[in-house]
Amino acid sequence: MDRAHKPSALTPSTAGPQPSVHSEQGRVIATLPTGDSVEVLLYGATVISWKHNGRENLWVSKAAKLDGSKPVRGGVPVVFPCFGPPPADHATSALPQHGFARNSTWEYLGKSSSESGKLASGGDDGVKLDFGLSPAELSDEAKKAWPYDFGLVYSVTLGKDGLQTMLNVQNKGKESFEFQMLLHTYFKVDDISKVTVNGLGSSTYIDKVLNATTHTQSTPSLSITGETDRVYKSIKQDTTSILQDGKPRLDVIRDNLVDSVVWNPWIEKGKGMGDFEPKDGYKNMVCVEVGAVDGWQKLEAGDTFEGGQIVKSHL
Ligand SMILES: O=P(O)(O)OC[C@H]1O[C@@H](O)[C@H](O)[C@@H](O)[C@@H]1O
Repeated sequence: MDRAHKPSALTPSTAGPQPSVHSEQGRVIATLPTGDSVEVLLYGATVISWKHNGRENLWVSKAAKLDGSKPVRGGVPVVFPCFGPPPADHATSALPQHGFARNSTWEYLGKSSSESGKLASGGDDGVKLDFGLSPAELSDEAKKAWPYDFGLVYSVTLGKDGLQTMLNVQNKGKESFEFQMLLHTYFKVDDISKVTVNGLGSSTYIDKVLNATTHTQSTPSLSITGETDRVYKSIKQDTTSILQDGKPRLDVIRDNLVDSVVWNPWIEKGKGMGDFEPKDGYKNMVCVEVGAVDGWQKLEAGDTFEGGQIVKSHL
């Protein structure tokens, strides 16, 4: 596949220890000299672990399938080219819920220094891993259901300040196509009853739990006290923060994306999902998912779109 962003080799060391990257059993693991690490499955290019200061920041179900038989329940599944069940009257209509990116096996394109990345603050102390997906990697079924010529490059950058995940979408065909994208991040929290989500105040949202009705977030803080499935649209603030016990825990910064979904299945929904374990796992997770899901992004032939997130941990 012709790469939009062919990564260069890891910049040689100027001084001090360098990040290490190795791949094994369909996954790529990068570790910084600080001990911080990130682990990415080729299946779905799903980030399944991000450790910072010895602490895991992502929630992955104990029953998640990591063998490529089902999208991973946890981590950061990549949603593309449709969010949720595709509408019957759209070009994505024959695709499964959340599209094909999360259940296709991506190609590892290589590593590079993150010195030019937004996370690097003072030197080449980070590492960027690139993953590619094109029609060549899709199942015949997916190709038939969405017959466009495209190239995705998903860049996962581990820096000393946090994690950045960016999706680059290229239209390589001769006709335009429409897509949605979302980074469906499952964050690990100590106790959902003490979590608040800030940075959504005054935004309009569609409440999928309340029959897809439209509301406005009237309070600056959102507490999760039951099943939550809200699609916040055109958010003015760039940062959505997860607080634990009133203290900043994680900041999720949108990059060229204006929508975010907040999701927690709570008790009953969790019980209904075979791959959601433990059943009280809803107490230890919250999904804050950055994306472009309000309507469709139209990409003309030859054009490129890029959007993603920077996540910073306060602990
Ligand atoms: O079970 P899935 O396909 O991984 O989806 C999980 C959830 O993903 C969220 O993004 C959607 O808003 C929810 O409606 C959905 O239930």
